[in-house]
Amino acid sequence: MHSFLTSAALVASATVSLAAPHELVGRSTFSVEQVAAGKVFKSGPLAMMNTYAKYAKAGAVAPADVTSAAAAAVQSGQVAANPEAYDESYLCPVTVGGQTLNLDFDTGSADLWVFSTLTPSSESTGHTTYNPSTSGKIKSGYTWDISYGDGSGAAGTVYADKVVVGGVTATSQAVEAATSVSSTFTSDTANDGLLGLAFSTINTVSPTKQTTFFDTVKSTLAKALFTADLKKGAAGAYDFGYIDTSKYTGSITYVPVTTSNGFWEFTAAGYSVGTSKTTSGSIGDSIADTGTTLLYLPTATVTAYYKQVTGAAYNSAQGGYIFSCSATLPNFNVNIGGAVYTVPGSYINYAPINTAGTQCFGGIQANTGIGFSIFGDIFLKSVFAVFDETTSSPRLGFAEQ
Ligand SMILES: C[C@@H](SC(=N)N)c1ccc(Cl)cc1
Repeated sequence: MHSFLTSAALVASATVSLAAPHELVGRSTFSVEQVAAGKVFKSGPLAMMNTYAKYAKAGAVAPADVTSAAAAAVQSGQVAANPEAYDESYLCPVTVGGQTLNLDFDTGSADLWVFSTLTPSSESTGHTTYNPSTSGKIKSGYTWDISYGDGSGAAGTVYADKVVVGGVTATSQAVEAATSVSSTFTSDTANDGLLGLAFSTINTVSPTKQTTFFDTVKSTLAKALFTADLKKGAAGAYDFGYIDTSKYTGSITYVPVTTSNGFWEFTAAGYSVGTSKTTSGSIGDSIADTGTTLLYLPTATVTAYYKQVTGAAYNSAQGGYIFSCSATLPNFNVNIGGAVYTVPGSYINYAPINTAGTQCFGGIQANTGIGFSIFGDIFLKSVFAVFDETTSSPRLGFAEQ
């Protein structure tokens, strides 16, 4: 995928509350509350568990068969995140209408789009394509069109089909089949499309926005969250519905998220360069973005970092800071929610830019023109990240890996 993806387009139940009669023995009254049909549970047992939970304080206890039935209806799962060269992006196997495609999970966008049999062969050669005719149900008149800041983009039509990620199933997920893709997508033949994990408010489907995979399955997950455990040069994983405590050390620190721009947007505090963990300054408004390769920070922060790298300089032809590939890079430490996370210096030696392999491109670059900082894969592969909607407002959690 691209050094970074931006998107012009993106910068983007009838629950009947009923306590079981046997629970009410000896009680004089009970109420049946009919609520608007807006909240429709996908699973009866889950709906009942919701009711028992609601009246737990009044002594309601779910019968074992309801509990076990609900347990059966609750989903969770894990999918591998396989790095492309230089960890440019991480691709995950997803079955779409029974066909397995390798998709880039992107917490910075909200469209699930795939190369398809509708994509001209001149643009899809080398890719695995989704064939909607197998089990897809067309959403007539629905279209999508996404564009990213690096000039890449894709567009197409929309189907409803079964999508499975690590065993977690969305029985009728909006699958955006590409009828055209730009050259950078065509040339990355390992990438068969994107699975957006930002907030559905920035989905590009018209005339009606569609939900992301996470939003589609969220109410059926054991916990309404997913985690990202990306690694440098090795397979990591996305987990849906649970937190695997073996994947991190210490504790998870949570910070509030603002969703007004559709991103997992948070505030990063001070930073330091090198071994000192005493941070100062303030990075400010930031997003956690698995779909962006690098770490984009305020110019003052970036200048301060590369001041500690002998020979590093901004190269306008390359569009970023470069340095000798033999340079020793200092760690980058950042304070988020009062905890300090370290990006090892070696992670910031991103990749060679010349065939001789003597000049290298920095993993930290300036956020000039973006409007916020982007904590992309350079940062995310240094931590364990929790994208959490279990509480009244979304939050991000980070822990040391
Ligand atoms: C959220 C990412 S794009 C993505 N991860 N799909 C982004 C947005 C805006 C700019 Cl300017 C640059 C990058």
